[in-house]
Amino acid sequence: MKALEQGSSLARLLETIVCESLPTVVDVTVALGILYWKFDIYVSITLLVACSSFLALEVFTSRWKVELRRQSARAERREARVMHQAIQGWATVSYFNMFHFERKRFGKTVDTKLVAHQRWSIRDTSIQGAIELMIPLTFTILAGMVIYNISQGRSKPGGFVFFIQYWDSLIWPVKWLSHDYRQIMSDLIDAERLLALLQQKATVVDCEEPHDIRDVEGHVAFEDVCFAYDNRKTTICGLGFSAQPGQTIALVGATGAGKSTATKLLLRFYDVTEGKISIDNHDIRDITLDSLRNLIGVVPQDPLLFNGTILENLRYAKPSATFAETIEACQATSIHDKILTFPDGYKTHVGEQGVKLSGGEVQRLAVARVILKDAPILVLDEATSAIDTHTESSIQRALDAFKNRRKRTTFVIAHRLSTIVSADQILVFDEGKIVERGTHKNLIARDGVYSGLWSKQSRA
Ligand SMILES: Nc1ncnc2c1ncn2[C@@H]1O[C@H](COP(=O)(O)OP(=O)(O)OP(=O)(O)O)[C@@H](O)[C@H]1O
Repeated sequence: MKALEQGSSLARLLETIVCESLPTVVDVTVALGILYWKFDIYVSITLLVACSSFLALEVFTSRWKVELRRQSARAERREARVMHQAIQGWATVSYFNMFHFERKRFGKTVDTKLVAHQRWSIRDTSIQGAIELMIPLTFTILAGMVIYNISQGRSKPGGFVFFIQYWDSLIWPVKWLSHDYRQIMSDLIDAERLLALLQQKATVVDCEEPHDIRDVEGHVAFEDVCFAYDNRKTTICGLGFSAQPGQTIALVGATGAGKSTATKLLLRFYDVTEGKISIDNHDIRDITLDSLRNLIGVVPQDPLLFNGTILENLRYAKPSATFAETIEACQATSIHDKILTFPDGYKTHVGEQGVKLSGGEVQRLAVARVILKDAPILVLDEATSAIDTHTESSIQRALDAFKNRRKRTTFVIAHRLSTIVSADQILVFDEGKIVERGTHKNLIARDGVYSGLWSKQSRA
């Protein structure tokens, strides 16, 4: 945000060039013409040399201050980042009672910014002072030349009066030009980060001739998929499975095994490094991102609500949803009655990131939202982990009805294995690979990793 704010200087840059520099150049040209007309070519040339020297000095000395200006802009961005982190993470700051630390940390970034700004200001002002010294020098040389012209009879004594009166108008354009150069350099440095951001290419984009798919049956296949967030460490390796329309595929396994990553690859948050993911035999890289993401409804692990009302957050999934549809989705996820207990009902403001609601309430709204979206493929990533078991089973029933209404292919990530026993296929992940697969019954009979997890949870 700070980079964007600093980038507003790009508009100032245009303003400086169009509204200040160009008129100044016209001014200087007119002044040169007048001097030539009133005196002689040498007086004009002297002014031209003075102009060029001002600019040359400005350009030459700018390298001594550019780095300081850059440091100052960087320090400003760092200050904004530290402040933003502390505000966004206020709860963590409170849990660990780190107000003192945060205050000190922020104070330090403010100090660094002020010092950087001061160092740049001092150098800038000194250089400017030195350049200003050239003004009396230029005046002396030009006045001497005018007097010489008069003494030689090439112009009248009144010419000197004219020169004295016209001096301010002559020198201002020259000063403005060097001032403009300084301003342009400063604005460009401020806008550097924004320009870099604008040049940044998205890593996941549509291919050259993507096609839209609107209605799908719901065949999803992962074929030998590999992926790494960081080239030095593979996150997913040789992943292969397929889901038939209407099937429920459960992804289970240790934390960090790559389950969420697999679903993020399906949504093309990232592209696979090897292998292929397809929906109804279309490689997802050949489908427009827009239509791909319309096909998939997701309840993520940490659903985020926007700072608005409950109704606005629900309608985010389907802006055209009627109130009756919204209520129906909320009834299915057992949140409707709860919402009615809030003084403002569906118009209750949920606060920044849904802070005014409990974790279970946010999750139920997230499930209601996905029901409203009514997409043919469903991804539920720990969708009911924060909900008590009684409410969870009623939501499970609602979700089952929702899935069956349209033969939705569903991917469920769950740590609580009791929620996925009826899945058509259970994939057990370990370190980015599938180590076991089958139905609950098969996997229990196999007496492997899944069966071990199941017995532990059953005992608990
Ligand atoms: N954006 C990211 N950048 C880099 N590494 C990541 C990123 N997201 C996840 N990882 C890493 O990838 C690995 C797999 O993460 P993933 O979230 O897929 O695991 P998971 O099986 O869903 O775990 P959990 O059950 O805890 O949600 C982890 O080691 C994690 O640290």
